[in-house]
Amino acid sequence: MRRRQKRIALINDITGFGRCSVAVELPLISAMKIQACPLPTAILSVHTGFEHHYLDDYTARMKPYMDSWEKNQLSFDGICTGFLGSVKQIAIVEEFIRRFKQPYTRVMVDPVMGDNGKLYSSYNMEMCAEMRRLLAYADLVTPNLTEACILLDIPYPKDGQVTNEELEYMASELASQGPSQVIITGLHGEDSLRNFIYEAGRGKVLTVEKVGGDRSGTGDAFAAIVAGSLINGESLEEAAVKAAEFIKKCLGYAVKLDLPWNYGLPFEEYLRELK
Ligand SMILES: Nc1ncnc2c1ncn2[C@@H]1O[C@H](COP(=O)(O)OP(=O)(O)O)[C@@H](O)[C@H]1O
Ligand SMILES: Cc1ncc(COP(=O)(O)O)c(C=O)c1O
Repeated sequence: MRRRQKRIALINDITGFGRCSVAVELPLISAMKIQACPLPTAILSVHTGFEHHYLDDYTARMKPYMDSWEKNQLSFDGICTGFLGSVKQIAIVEEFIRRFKQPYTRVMVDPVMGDNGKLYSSYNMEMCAEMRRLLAYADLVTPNLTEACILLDIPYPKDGQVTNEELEYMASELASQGPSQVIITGLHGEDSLRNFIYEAGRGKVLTVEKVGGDRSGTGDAFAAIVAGSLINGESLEEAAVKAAEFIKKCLGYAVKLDLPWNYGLPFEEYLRELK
């Protein structure tokens, strides 16, 4: 059989400035020697963390776009979904997975819906319910704590503090809805941050030093590096550690540059170190 490079479809927005979504995922995944193929959900001038953004919704164009991919008989080793703009888009993603998922395709859902206990302004409860349906198709899901609570329909804990036992319970409940691998990301402590990984009935806490404050695009960078590592055959733990350490390094450089939070991660500086 003809050998080819591994290939990941990225269903996410394309944003010109601010280093988020496809603009982050594509270079990181390419650096990991995997072909990255975007299916845009929207095109933005800057991300929504800027005061003035221009947004061109791509919903109506997503179907003909994927029809063309199907007619060209394209297939993917991975499908990564990210920021979705409407109930209709979530249904399109579901259709995409049904049409393109092969037995060897790994579906990785980053359920971008909210942070710090609050839904993003573009989200509503109907979209959250639809996002829950995507779990059934996912092999991996990477929510932050807010998103994990929304997916499980449980209240966000006071001050965002959770015990490892509570995380284990949440991750196992998420896994029971479909994904065999779960990472609950960005659990903030005083000077450190936890990522909780879960698979085959077992959870593990990974701790990373906290550098600077919140910064846009960290979730996208995390999802992209984890996806690339898994497609390259690394373990869930190796993938999560690689992502967290790379992001930490970029955050250190952002602090050094005194980069505004919404300019994202200056990942270009370390791109060649990502293997
Ligand atoms: N201040 C920080 N210091 C160190 N690592 C961070 C920091 N912020 C984010 N990260 C890393 O990036 C990952 C994703 O960030 P997170 O805030 O959870 O994403 P999201 O944007 O999806 O909420 C975290 O799990 C962590 O590994
Ligand atoms: C359109 C869009 N996509 C992606 C992101 C980045 O999300 P994250 O910081 O979770 O990686 C944002 C953040 O504001 C956004 O507005």
